[in-house]
Amino acid sequence: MNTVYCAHTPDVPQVELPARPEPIAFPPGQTALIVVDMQNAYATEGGYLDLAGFDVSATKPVIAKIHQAVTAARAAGVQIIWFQNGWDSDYVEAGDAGSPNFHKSNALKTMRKRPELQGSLLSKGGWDYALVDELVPQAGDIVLPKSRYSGFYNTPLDSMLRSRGIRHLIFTGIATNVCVESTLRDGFFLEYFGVVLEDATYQAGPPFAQQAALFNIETFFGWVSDVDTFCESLNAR
Ligand SMILES: NC(=O)N/C=C\C(=O)O
Repeated sequence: MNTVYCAHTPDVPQVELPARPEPIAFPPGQTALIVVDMQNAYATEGGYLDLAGFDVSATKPVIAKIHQAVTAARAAGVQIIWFQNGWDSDYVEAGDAGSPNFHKSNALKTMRKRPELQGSLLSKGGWDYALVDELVPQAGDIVLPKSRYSGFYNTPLDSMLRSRGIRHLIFTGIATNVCVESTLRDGFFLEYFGVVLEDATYQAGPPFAQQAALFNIETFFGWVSDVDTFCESLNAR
């Protein structure tokens, strides 16, 4: 199958990444690897998702894959961007009962059901909000807070990417079917090329949620590859 190239970067050296539904090329210097919400809330037992009844027991290999992808990407000159999802400790940023987020957020619902947890879930500065111990941003990385599922909504992400000439986004993180997919979709509407590294993501919910998100992405919004293929492609430059 023919490799997809962005028509506006013809003279820049490209990495050809085998992916579904077809290979896609990206110039490392105009690419960002986005790590979505790898916080204790989403990837550690005792964190928000776990307390809300979602299974997070299989996230350790995902953390290791993200570490592998980030290390290879950084060495190749790809910009690393870390997102952290959450709100101030009074939950003003979460919205009150006039916001759908107040009614749909399982973190807020869990705290309403279990008042002893109030102030602990996804609260800036707390353990739940912190990135997992294994993943540590380094100098030159960008760390961005966000208060809704999409990393483009109410954040400087778009202007930070544009000012760096970045048009290609490689996605990792949790959850595939919520914040990863939301951010990739918004990126698609803003003319970014989005690729998910499937083994560096994990769903919130049953396995079909992962499969459905990846189906949507590879069929309608972007491309799907994996971490070893991504690293091999960077090494083959
Ligand atoms: N990071 C995410 O995908 N979050 C999913 C659910 C939530 O934040 O409530």
